[in-house]
Amino acid sequence: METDYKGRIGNLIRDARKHRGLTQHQLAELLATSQSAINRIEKGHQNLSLEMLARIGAALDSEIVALGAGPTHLRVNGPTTLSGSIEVKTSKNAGVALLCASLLNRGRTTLRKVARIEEVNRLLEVLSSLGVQTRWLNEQNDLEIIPPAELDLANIDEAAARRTRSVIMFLGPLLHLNESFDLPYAGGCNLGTRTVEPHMSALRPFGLDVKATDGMYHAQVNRAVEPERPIVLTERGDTVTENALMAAALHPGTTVIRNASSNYMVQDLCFYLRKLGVTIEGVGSTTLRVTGLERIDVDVDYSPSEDPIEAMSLLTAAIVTRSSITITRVPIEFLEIELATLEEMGFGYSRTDEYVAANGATRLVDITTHASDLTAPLDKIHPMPFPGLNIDNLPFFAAIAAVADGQTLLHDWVYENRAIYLTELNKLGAQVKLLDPHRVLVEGPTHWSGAEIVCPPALRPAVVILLAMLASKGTSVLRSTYVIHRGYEDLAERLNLLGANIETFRDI
Ligand SMILES: CC(=O)N[C@H]1[C@@H](OP(=O)(O)OP(=O)(O)OC[C@H]2O[C@@H](n3ccc(=O)[nH]c3=O)[C@H](O)[C@@H]2O)O[C@H](CO)[C@@H](O)[C@@H]1O
Ligand SMILES: C=C(OP(=O)(O)O)C(=O)O
Repeated sequence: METDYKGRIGNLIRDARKHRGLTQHQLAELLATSQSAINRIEKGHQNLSLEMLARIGAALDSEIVALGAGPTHLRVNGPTTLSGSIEVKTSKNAGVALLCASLLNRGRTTLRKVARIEEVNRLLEVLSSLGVQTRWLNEQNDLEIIPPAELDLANIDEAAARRTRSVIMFLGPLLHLNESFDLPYAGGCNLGTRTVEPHMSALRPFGLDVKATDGMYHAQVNRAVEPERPIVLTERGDTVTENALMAAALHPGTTVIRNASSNYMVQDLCFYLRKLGVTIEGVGSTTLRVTGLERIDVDVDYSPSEDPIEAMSLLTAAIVTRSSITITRVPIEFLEIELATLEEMGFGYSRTDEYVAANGATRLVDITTHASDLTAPLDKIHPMPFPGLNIDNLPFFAAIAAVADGQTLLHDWVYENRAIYLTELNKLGAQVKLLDPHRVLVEGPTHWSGAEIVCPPALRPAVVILLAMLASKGTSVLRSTYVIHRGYEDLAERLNLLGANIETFRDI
C-alpha cells in the first residue's frame, strides 16, 4: 500500500518534470540534490518529506499532490461510548428554502446561524452565478444575501444547480422576475424518481408553463393568468408547498393553498415571509391563506430553527452506542412521534422544560439520553406528513431497530429507492431484509463489527451507516462522504468532541 503510494507520487513528479522539459540532472541541481536521488524518488523508492514534496512542487511549478482534492472518506474506530453535550444546528431544509426565498426580496436578507453544508454551498454558487452577493459574516455562520438589480439568468452555474434538488424552488420566485427563463433539471440524492409535476400544477395558476427538454426546464410566464380559486396541492410535499408560498408572496391578492405541508421548513419560510411583509394565516395547518405584495424591498433579519433530522441523528448516535449525552436545542415540536415511538421501544431519556427557538415559534428542549435496552415495537414504523413521523427520520430507525430485541418492520411508502440502502448495515453485522422496495424487516439485537462501505448516494442512509460504525468493534471505513456533507456540518468532528474516534482522510 505504502510503496504503491510512493510510486504514484514518483510518477506524478516524473510527468511534471518532463512537462517542464527538464532532465533528472537539471531537477537535481534546482533542488541541490543528486540525479540518483531524483531517480529513486521517481521510481517510488525514496521516502519523501512534506517539505521535499513542496520544494519539488515549487521547482516544477506544479502542485504535485493537491491536498484537498478528491473525495473524503472516514475511518471509524469503535466501539465508542459517547459523553458530553452537543447542540443541534439549524436545518438544511429551511436553509435552502430561505436562500431561494431571498430572491423575492430586493433588500438585504441576513440569515442567522445557517448550516454551513454542501447543499447550502451549491445554492450559494448558483446564486452568485446569477449576480447575487452572498457573504458569511462571522464564525456563527450568519449569512448576508444582497440581490442585484437584475438577475443574470443566462449565466447560471449549471454544474452546481444539477447537484441539488432545491433549485426547483427557484421557480416560485423567478416567475415574478422574468417572463421566460431556463433552469437545469434538479438533482440531489438518488432516491428513485421524485415528482416535479405537483410543482408545475401548483404554479400553473400563476401563469407558469414549463417545458422540459435537453436537461432544462424552459419556463414561460403569462402575466394575465392569476389564481382564481384555491390552489389544491395534489401532494402534501414540502418544497411544492414552498414554491406555491413563494409564488403567492409576490402576488398582490389573496391566495389560498390547500393540502399544504405544515412541516418545519415550511413554517420557517412562512415566518420569514411574514417578516418581508407578506400576510399568512394558517401556519402549522394544511390551509394557508397568503396575501402577497407587488414588490418586496426590505432589509430583513431571520433566524431559522433547529434541524429535527440532525436531532434524530444525534439521538440515534446515543442509542446505538448506549451512551448518555445531552443534546441541546432539540426541536421537540417536530420529533414528538419519533420520541413517542422510541419510548414505546424502551428508550429512557430526560428533557428540560420547553423554550422557544430564535424564530420566535418552534418549541425546543434539551434531551439527556440514558443507555437503554430496547425491544422491537409491536407495529410497523411508517412516516406520514407532519405531524406524523418524518420521512427523513425513518432510516434512523433501521439502526435503532437493529439494537432492539425482536423484529421491526419499516415501511417507506414515500421513496421508490431509499430503503434498499439500509441493507448496507448487514456489512456491519445487522440483519436487515428487504421485503420489497418499500419495506425492510430488521432483526435485533446486533453484534456490530467494523467493515468498509462506500456511502450510498443518499444522505440519511449514509449517516445511519456512519452511526452504526460508531458502535462497531474494530476499524470501519466509510468512503466518499460528500453525500453526508450535503446535509451535516462537521458531523465527524462534532461526534469526536463527544468521544468518537473518526478520522477524515482523502485519496492522494
Ligand atoms: C429540501 C427539502 O425540503 N427536502 C425535503 C422535501 O423534499 P421534496 O419536497 O422535494 O420532496 P418530494 O417532492 O421529492 O417528495 C418526496 C416523495 O414523496 C412523495 N410524496 C410526497 C408528498 C405526498 O403527499 N405524497 C407523496 O407521494 C413524492 O411523490 C416524492 O416521491 O420533502 C421530502 C419528503 O418529506 C424530504 O425527504 C426532503 O428532505
Ligand atoms: C432527501 C433529503 O433531502 P433533499 O430533498 O435535499 O434530497 C434529505 O434531507 O434526506
